[in-house]
This record gives sequence, C-alpha cells and structure tokens, in this order.
Amino acid sequence: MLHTRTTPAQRRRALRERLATGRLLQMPGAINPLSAKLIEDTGFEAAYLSGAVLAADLGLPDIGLTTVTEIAARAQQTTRATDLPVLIDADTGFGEPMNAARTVQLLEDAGLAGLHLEDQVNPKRCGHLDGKSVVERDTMSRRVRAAVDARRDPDFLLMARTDARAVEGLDAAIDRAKAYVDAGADAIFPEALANEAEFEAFRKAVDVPLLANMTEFGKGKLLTARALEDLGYNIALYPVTFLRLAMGAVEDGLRTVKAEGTQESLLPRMQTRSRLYELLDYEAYSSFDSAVFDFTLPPDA
Ligand SMILES: C[C@](O)(C(=O)O)[C@H](CC(=O)O)C(=O)O
Ligand SMILES: [Mg+2]
Repeated sequence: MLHTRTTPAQRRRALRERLATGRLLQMPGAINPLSAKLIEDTGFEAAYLSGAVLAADLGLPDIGLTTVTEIAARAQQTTRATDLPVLIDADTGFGEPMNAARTVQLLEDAGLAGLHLEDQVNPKRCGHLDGKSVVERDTMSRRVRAAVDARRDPDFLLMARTDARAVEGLDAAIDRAKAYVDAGADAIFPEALANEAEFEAFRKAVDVPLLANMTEFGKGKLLTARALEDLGYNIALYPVTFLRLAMGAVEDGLRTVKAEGTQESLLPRMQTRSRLYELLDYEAYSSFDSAVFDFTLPPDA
C-alpha cells in the first residue's frame, strides 16, 4: 500500500545476507518507482537504479549531467515504493572525494541499500563506449576511503567500479580492484569485461562480491544467470534492459496509433487496468476509506 514495511537498515542487512549466500542475485534496473514494484512483484530480490536510466529519464545522455540531489530525490521516490534493497549508480561520486562523501550520506538518507562509485574522470561516459579515461589509482582509492568514512550504516554496501579494463587492460583493472578493496570497498564492479576468461580472472584475483554488468549493445557478451553463477559472480545486473524494452514498446505504439488511428491492435500488449490496480494494491486502500474501492472492474479490464 502507501507504506513500505521495512526500514533502510533492514533492507541493507537483507542485501548483505543475500550476497553472503554465494547464490547469484539477479538485479533488474527500475525505470521508475512503479517498475520497482513490478520487480518486487515478479519475485526479484533487489532492484537497481542506473545512472544511464536516471539521465535518459530526464532526456539527457549519461555524461555526468545529472546532479546528486536529482538522483537522490528519484531514489527516495523509488525506495518509498518497494521493500526491496535498491543499489544505485553514483557515477564518479559527483566530484572530489569530499563530494563522494556527501553523496554517500545523501544516498543513505534516500533509503538505498548501497551504491557504486567508478574510477572514471569527469565528464564520465557509459562504460561500454570507447574513449573513456580513468583517474589515477590512488585518486580513486581516496574516493573510496572518503565514501567508507562517510558511511553511517556499516551495512550500506559500498561497491567500487573500475572502468580500467578498456583503458589499461585486464591486469591493471585487477590491480585497481584490489587497491579499492584495500581502501574499504565491499564489492567490485569490473566494467566492460570481454569474455568468460576475463570474468574468471577477476573472480580468481578478488575475494569480495563481484557484479557482472549484462547491459545490451555493449562490449560484453550477454551471459546467462547460470553461467554467471558458475563463474562465481554474485550479482547479474540488467541496468537499462527494461527502459530499452519499454521505450521500444512505446515507440511501436506511437507509430501504430499514428498509422491506424486507434490503439485497438495494441491492447493485447498492454498491462491491463486490473493488473495495474493489483500492482498498486488499490483495493487495500479501502481499509482507510471504503469508498475508495467500491467499483467493479469490467471483465476485460
Ligand atoms: C551500468 C551503467 O553504468 C548504467 O548507468 O546503467 C551503464 C549501462 C549502459 O550504458 O549500458 C554502463 O555500463 O556504463
Ligand atoms: Mg552508469
């Protein structure tokens, strides 16, 4: 209903405990608070807020234009809509280490279960595009340390992402990951690995939880959950998947309505009114006021 039932502390604990099982956690990216409800309803155990999606939602490319207060506000709307632990993409931390520290506290206050910080320079870009640059390893270690020092809830997950694979090669990326763990990172996101052998090399070298980014149309292969679990990975991320899917459907729908002058042929592809109301738990609101849900839905709704 309009309340969630769990505190941020409970969700952070739940994420930690889930990661400790060693079973792969599939983490779909929410495209808005409502889709976070759907992620929960379909049985996933955690959700993600992608920087690329948060930027695209505002009609912007993913190049560090969004501000920390914008993403914190959207994150808070999302964490109000679901009881799942939510991990957010905090890009580079939005500036110097002191900005990263403030970012951690703002995102803790938004009810999130954790965040990831990356070692790109500003302006950052999508990790699967060419031409990105990374900061010095020590600069990123300072970023991570500042984030760790700022964290108030020790269960808030601080994940470090390295974009170095595409810039400096696999060995350098692994060295960086180890340095970030030494600086206090709880988990590592090795960005844009090319193949299973590289995933394996990372797993052998680093013993904290590892995230595999299964973003589409990027540099890496799309590996199945089973394959990633066999590789010893802890999180399979589908960051922009559902935005791409939804926008594909919206674009097709717009063209259809224009061409056919009606949305009739689209009805079988739509979420029905009754499914939407079910997701919103519409009926339960009548516990506050029985006049809220005193109608009958038509059979095809
Ligand atoms: C994970 C990511 O950081 C994101 O913002 O979702 C992006 C995803 C994408 O652009 O496909 C990234 O991999 O850099
Ligand atoms: Mg991102």
